[in-house]
Amino acid sequence: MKSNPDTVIIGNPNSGRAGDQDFLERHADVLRAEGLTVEVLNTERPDHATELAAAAGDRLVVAAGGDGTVNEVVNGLSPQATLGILPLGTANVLARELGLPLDVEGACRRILDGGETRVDLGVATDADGAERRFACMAGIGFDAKVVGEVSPRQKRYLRGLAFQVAAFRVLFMNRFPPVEITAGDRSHVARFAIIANGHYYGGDYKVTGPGLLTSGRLETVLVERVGSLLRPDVFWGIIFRRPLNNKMESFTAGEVSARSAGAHVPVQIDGELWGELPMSFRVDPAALRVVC
Ligand SMILES: Nc1ncnc2c1ncn2[C@@H]1O[C@H](COP(=O)(O)OP(=O)(O)OP(=O)(O)O)[C@@H](O)[C@H]1O
Repeated sequence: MKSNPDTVIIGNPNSGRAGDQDFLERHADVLRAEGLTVEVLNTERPDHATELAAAAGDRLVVAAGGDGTVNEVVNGLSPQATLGILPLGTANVLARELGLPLDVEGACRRILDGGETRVDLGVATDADGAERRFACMAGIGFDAKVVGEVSPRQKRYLRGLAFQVAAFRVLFMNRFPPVEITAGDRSHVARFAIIANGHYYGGDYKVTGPGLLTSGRLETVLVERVGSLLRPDVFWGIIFRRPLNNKMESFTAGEVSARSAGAHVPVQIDGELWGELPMSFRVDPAALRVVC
């Protein structure tokens, strides 16, 4: 291996289909056989992938894990670096969004043979001014509570089912305070909102139609009452992968802010909890260079 490998794989050994160090080394060997010099780094704790990506410089940085690991890498990546993805998670939303193969062998080949494109990123800013970039979506209220209910162990053994079971539990056992969502001079009240940078959600469920990832806009879908997700037309629409914005009020904007008077309303970013309201969200157009 050269002293400065041109590719770094940052892997989360705990994500869905990840194995041990050898698992990633075997796939690194596929890349090495085609002439890439590859360094494999396994994360040791949450947020470690952000530190490793920041130290990787302007190289090809391959995130091997689920959307949580991809998000951590995106939050450390130099603007000149390129992101590659080996999808090993439960939902692999960004990989789907980019049309990448979801099997590791196919994803490796795409890293070797694929092109590069630029896609938008969302940026969430909390009340203290801390920022978090997101590739797929932010969720306010209901889905953030669901994310908070699912343990890594449940995700590992039940995969997508863990979220479905938790979603019913959260829906029936919680009250959802109203949230005020503002974009420009328009204000809306909802009890659950999704602020989407891409059109897939939680796997291959759809928030909106394709093309959002490169549109320079975020799509906000407002759910006025969380119980309306059980309305037969909405529920079956979700199950049959129809875009949720067909049934719910939604709008596109470059910037959105959300607050809730007096209540603690959690926010999830790319499937991981990240603080609570008030928070603002903006799009950073074409901010991420990625293998596609
Ligand atoms: N070595 C580690 N030990 C414990 N947790 C880790 C480690 N590395 C990363 N994590 C945390 O695990 C979380 C989940 O990781 P990731 O998204 O890759 O897998 P997943 O949960 O199986 O997939 P998905 O996001 O598709 O559900 C990340 O937010 C990250 O903070």
